[in-house]
Amino acid sequence: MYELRGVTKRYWCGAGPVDALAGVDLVVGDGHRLVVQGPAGSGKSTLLRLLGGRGRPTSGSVELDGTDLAALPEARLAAVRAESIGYVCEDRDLSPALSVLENVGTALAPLGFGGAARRERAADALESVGLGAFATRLPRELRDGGMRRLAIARALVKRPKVLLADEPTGDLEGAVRDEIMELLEEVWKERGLTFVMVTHDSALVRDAPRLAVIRGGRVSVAENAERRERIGSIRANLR
Ligand SMILES: Nc1ncnc2c1ncn2[C@@H]1O[C@H](COP(=O)(O)OP(=O)(O)OP(=O)(O)O)[C@@H](O)[C@H]1O
Repeated sequence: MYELRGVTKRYWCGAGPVDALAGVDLVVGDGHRLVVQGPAGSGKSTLLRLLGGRGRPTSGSVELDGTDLAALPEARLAAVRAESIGYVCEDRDLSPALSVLENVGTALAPLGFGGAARRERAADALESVGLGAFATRLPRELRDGGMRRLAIARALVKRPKVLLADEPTGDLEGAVRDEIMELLEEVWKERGLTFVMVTHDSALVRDAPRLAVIRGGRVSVAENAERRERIGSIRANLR
């Protein structure tokens, strides 16, 4: 379970400070799915990175199962990332010279898996995303969303308790986009993961049971029933 309290994140760049997150309180229960939406530059990726223990807040706490990631020494934070948090982001995290199987296996190196155990786990993860037959290929040989499936396998191979995805369907279209979404949905349901996803995809936003909207570094969360009710009352007022 995630519990964020008073989280701020200030970046410093040439033009001065940028407050990417400005006091975020947020709870995401075990096994829950949260969709995060907001305009460009509103702080979505920053929020996801902090949930993933990639970087630290300027102030506030980011607790995962009662442990404040913001306060952990670097080595312990790296261990939490390696063991508990699967992160699906851009395909550029993949190594082009390694085979599909080896790419997945690299996520297990910090956990001390070697040789046969690593290959076996990686093969299982590939099978679970439909890439079992492509283990010896190079990532660039994959087609039709295959690279995204590979990124998902790499996030899942450690059997994390949390899955974080930043625009997982961002550059995909049509059937390929739908297949990747179905895969993520299946993975979430079958594995009981806590799943947080940043997306611009309007269909995903519309169907989300729980939606966090970020504007100017502030987050508001609405449950689906509540959202339907609000839309209903807006429509009623228009009649
Ligand atoms: N490393 C950084 N250094 C300086 N400013 C940054 C850095 N990362 C993000 N920012 C700034 O923080 C703000 C929030 O950025 P962030 O990437 O979290 O937003 P976003 O909602 O994910 O945007 P997008 O939808 O465009 O990806 C933006 O103004 C951005 O320019």
